[in-house]
Amino acid sequence: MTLQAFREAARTVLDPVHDDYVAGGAGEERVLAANERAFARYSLLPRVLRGAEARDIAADLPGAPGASPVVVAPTAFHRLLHPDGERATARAAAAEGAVLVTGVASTTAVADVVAAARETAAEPAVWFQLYPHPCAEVTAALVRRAEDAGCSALVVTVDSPVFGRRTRDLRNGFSDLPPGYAAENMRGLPGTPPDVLTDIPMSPAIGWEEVTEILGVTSLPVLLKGVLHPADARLAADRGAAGLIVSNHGGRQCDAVPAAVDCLPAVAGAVAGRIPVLLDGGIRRGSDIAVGLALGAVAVGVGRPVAWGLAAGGESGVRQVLATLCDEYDHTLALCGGRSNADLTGDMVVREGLPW
Ligand SMILES: Cc1cc2nc3c(=O)[nH]c(=O)nc-3n(C[C@H](O)[C@H](O)[C@H](O)COP(=O)(O)O)c2cc1C
Ligand SMILES: CCCCC(=O)C(=O)O
Repeated sequence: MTLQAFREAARTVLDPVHDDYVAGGAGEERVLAANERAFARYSLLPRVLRGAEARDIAADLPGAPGASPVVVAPTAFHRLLHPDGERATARAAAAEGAVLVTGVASTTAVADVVAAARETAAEPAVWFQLYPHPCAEVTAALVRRAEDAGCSALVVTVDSPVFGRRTRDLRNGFSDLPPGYAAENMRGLPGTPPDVLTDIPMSPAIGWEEVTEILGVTSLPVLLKGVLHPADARLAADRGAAGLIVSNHGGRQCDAVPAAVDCLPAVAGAVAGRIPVLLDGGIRRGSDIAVGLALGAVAVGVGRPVAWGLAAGGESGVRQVLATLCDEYDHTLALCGGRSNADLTGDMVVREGLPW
């Protein structure tokens, strides 16, 4: 079994418009393709005879000590994919010890997502993703909702000053949620008309001040998601971010950026261990995780594979996706002579065309 099987299974059950929403990227989908293709250019250079029988793949993440190295990246609107929606994803992530990043674009309110996670684990780690809202009062209200629900970290997505041009969605005319579905976390926020529940504004006016404001209204760790440039990584560490997620939004924003994994070494080098760095985009097998961790990430996020697992098999489908990735990764770690994630070091990755 590989993750590709879940992708095929999802295709057979999803409304083709929703399938396109999940699978698609921005523009000509160059970055979408590049994210996955990039991993084929990296090889692992194993160490041998290191006695790696007992292995521990746990990762210490902000607000989530001892978590799975596979994080469920925030993806919108899970009830479009399966009737159990985010509740199923939450139960599955908690059962697998994986951080679930739920977010503002969830079709289930964050308090109900955390409650569902608690059905399968005593202390699940749920992080809350948001876009800085042009109105600080709305942002603060969202932060409070996440805190009250029991989230243990915030993820502020910074790669979306404007929404990406999603070619498939434009072609399909997919812009509004069907009746009966809403971005539940937007319900009843100050200044938000109750009938515009999918209106999650993104604003090019947002700057570091808004990030500083968020840091000022919460004591939760705040990670920034969507950083690619090493200079921004340094600024984020200077400004008090608790972590970074190197990500190009799964190729859904700017269709001319590098593959996410190709940006990781420079970002990890720029922060030099001051704050943890995560990677997402194109992770489809355990060896991709090993490459990401060897290049400086403490954990990786997966977006589409989880969505496909949910569509194909609800809670069980998501569990299988997460377990498959962890099993494959643990197997790769053993083959590389590693006992823990820290045993995968930069000298154990070779990039095609570059001397190591
Ligand atoms: C259907 C879908 C919805 C997404 N929704 C969000 C979102 O609401 N907020 C966010 O920060 N990123 C969102 N993303 C981006 C993911 O968090 C992540 O960066 C990306 O999916 C990683 O690439 P992968 O799908 O190749 O694993 C979404 C991605 C997909 C595919
Ligand atoms: C307003 C919802 C944002 C979802 C998103 O980020 C995506 O589709 O990539």
